[in-house]
Amino acid sequence: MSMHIPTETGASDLTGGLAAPGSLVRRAEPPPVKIAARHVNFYYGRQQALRDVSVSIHANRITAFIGPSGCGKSTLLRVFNRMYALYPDQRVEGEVLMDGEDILSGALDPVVLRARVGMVFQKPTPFPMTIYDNVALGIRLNEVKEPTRAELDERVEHALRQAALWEEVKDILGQSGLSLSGGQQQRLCIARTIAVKPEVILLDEPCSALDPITTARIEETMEELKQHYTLVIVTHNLQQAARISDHTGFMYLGEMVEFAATDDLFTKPKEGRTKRYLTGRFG
Ligand SMILES: Nc1ncnc2c1ncn2[C@@H]1O[C@H](COP(=O)(O)OP(=O)(O)OP(=O)(O)O)[C@@H](O)[C@H]1O
Repeated sequence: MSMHIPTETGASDLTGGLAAPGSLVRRAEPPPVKIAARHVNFYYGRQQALRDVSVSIHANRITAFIGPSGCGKSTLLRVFNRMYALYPDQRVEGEVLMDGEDILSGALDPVVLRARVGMVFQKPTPFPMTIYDNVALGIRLNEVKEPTRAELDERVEHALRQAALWEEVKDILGQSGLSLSGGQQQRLCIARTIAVKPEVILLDEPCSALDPITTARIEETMEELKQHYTLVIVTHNLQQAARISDHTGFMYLGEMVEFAATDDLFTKPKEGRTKRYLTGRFG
């Protein structure tokens, strides 16, 4: 389980309370809130899938959403990059601020938003093209000025390194992305997402199709990525949420029942429904 800086939850200072009152010991700055959802309701036609959800996602942290099937985890992720807007009968109410700017208002171009808020899906979905082009395509599409070949090479390598895939593919960049193993394909999808320089990466059950060793590899990659990005993951795997996330939200029937520092949520949940879910009594 990852370490938590107590001040992030407002509990105490970094000295563990040993500093004399008024001493000049530096307190850790809490990371800024990257995404703030406020009173979000979401509807698929007449069916309400999110109910008055408010949550703050901190920059350079991993936030996990857990909860039984159908509780609204994926829906919440899709709100964060306005993916729902592609479907006419899906509608949202409330406010989602990214760096203080309302991303639901429609003022922000969805293409720009989706470059800033990238998404990795459950099933690895490389494009049927070379490993190199899988990563280069997004860069080409998102840059106003066509990058030179040298710039493109550099960006592709950088993204593949950040996704912890470079060493495995550097000699086979011209090979199809589909020729890679499932775990490699998922890291290729992560590289493709990173390549367009997002600020936030949403991961919707990214390891559910992967074996434990490959899952561990992706988890290590996520730990490294959080130095540069804000990560939000939906997972059915409670151990995974406990291992890698800094904050966890437990959702049930469209509500955010409890949101807390991961250690606190797993070791001393406040809500009865969270306790029952964590102890396997439902879900
Ligand atoms: N395209 C859709 N049209 C209608 N209802 C939908 C649609 N997608 C999801 N829902 C409903 O919205 C609710 C929330 O679904 P969502 O996929 O967000 O849950 P989830 O917690 O991610 O589930 P899972 O863990 O099974 O992926 C569910 O009741 C689901 O049936």
